[in-house]
Amino acid sequence: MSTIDLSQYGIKNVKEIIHNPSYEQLFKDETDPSLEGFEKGTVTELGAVNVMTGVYTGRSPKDKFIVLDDNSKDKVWWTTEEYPNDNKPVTEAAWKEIKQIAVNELSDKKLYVVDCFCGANHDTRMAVRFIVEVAWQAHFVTNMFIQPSAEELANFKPDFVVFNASKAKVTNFKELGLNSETAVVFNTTSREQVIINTWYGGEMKKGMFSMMNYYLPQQGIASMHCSANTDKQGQNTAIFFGLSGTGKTTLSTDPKRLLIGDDEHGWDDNGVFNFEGGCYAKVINLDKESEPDIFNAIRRDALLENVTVDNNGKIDFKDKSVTENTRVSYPINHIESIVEPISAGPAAKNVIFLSADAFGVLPPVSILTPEQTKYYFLSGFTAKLAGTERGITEPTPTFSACFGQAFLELHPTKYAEELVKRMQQSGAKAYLVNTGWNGTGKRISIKDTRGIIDAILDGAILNAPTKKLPIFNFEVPTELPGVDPKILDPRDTYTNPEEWDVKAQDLAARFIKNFKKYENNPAGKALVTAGPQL
Ligand SMILES: Nc1ncnc2c1ncn2[C@@H]1O[C@H](COP(=O)(O)OP(=O)(O)O)[C@@H](O)[C@H]1O
Ligand SMILES: C=C(OP(=O)(O)O)C(=O)O
Ligand SMILES: [Mn+2]
Repeated sequence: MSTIDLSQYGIKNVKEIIHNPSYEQLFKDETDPSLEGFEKGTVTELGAVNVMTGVYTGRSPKDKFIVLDDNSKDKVWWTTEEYPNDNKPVTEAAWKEIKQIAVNELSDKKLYVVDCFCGANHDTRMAVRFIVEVAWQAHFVTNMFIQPSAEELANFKPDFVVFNASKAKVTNFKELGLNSETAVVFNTTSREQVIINTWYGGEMKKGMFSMMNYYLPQQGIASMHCSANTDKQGQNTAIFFGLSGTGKTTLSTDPKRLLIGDDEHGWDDNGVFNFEGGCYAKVINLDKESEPDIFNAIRRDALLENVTVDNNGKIDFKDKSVTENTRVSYPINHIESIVEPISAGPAAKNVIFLSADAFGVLPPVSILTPEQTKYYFLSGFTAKLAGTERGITEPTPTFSACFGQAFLELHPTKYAEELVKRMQQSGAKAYLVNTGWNGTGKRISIKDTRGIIDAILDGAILNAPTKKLPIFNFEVPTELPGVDPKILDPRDTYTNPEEWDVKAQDLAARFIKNFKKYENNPAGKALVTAGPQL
């Protein structure tokens, strides 16, 4: 019997609490034949269960809000006209009502409570309690977060509580100052998150990432939207920043190296550490031959989302009729080559910015100067790929500060400051890698990108001949082992190289315009010369 008392949160008449269910119980519950609608899981040929997440198959940043109170008011990077972002304020009075909607939804129910950690570092980890009513949601957070030992569970005291009321709706959203019947609301003072009317698991995962992004930099720790891996000796750490779909998971999963984590990391005096206990890979067009490690991670205990499965359990990874953002979550130990037992490595030596350039202008790899590193990190130019955010249906160019603007709770310059501080300490080098398009109109191949990453990580790029690309002033290698030399200068990928010039000037102008918002202080202004020049 569970000893958890949910009445402390106002949740009443709980019928049954299933506390930190085992995988076996999760499997049994999520495939229970009496389940209906989006609660129902389907067993697939690979042993993993697939679920449908309903109307929301990606995050909904327009529905994200933070409670404005005495504590948060001067800390949070609130949206402004000058620099719009997703941190919209909501009043304390509205919060009370929103939380009450969640509490009402969760009352009189059988509930799952999953207690887990966010952050591999014991000193700074956040003990998170998820309260959910859907079995597969409990499975999702069990996969994604760090599971406590029996002893840790017995002494568990949550630092943060998430109320997932995905079946509820906010009918009076206008009155409360919200955007729709859907709400993803954070209270940084009471340390709570409420989720209403979206079943997408990413709101819980990226929600806690947003909170780490709020608390850690205030303690002088870098908090980063990046994947991380290290060499087989656990010495040569690399981090890969990138917005969703740019290749963090794909490229960090590398049998030649040990995976630290695929999405969210901190960097403190001890080095780089994962926030999570699992991975969340995109599976659209997943191919067994080209991505065997991710493919093999899809087995019993992994949880597929929004994938098309026929009556015999056969999966069609090519089908994007529900969404292009089809996913699988799995505990990190489904990948063979990982750092164990704690997902951490020493300070990074290589920092890679993954940018999926939909314009086809950026070279597949550029060697950045320290000033360019700051400029391109703050700019965060990339594309939003289809599906991860509501309303995005095709690759959409965007400037997403620090390659994760939707998750930043403090001003972007704070993240840049913490990253640069750590990079200077370790002497790390930075590279900008375009995993998007070039003049062929196609996306750069995973094979070529992997060749580029190998050349960065084994140091071959440091001995490669290079040239300077005009307008952007990027230093680019002209040959690299295992990479088609004809793609290294993006101009060579155009039938008519002048086309590149026109597009490059257009993109440069976008960079310059975007960077204006950082120019109101001397440090920002000084970086302008590191950006593209017209
Ligand atoms: N050159 C490339 N580099 C990395 N990924 C690529 C490339 N070309 C296509 N892709 C595809 O893009 C997607 C990258 O997704 P993923 O690695 O999950 O991104 P993230 O973890 O950053 O959200 C995968 O579906 C992958 O197959
Ligand atoms: C899960 C998400 O992102 P990523 O693809 O970076 O894991 C997301 O943006 O909802
Ligand atoms: Mn990922």
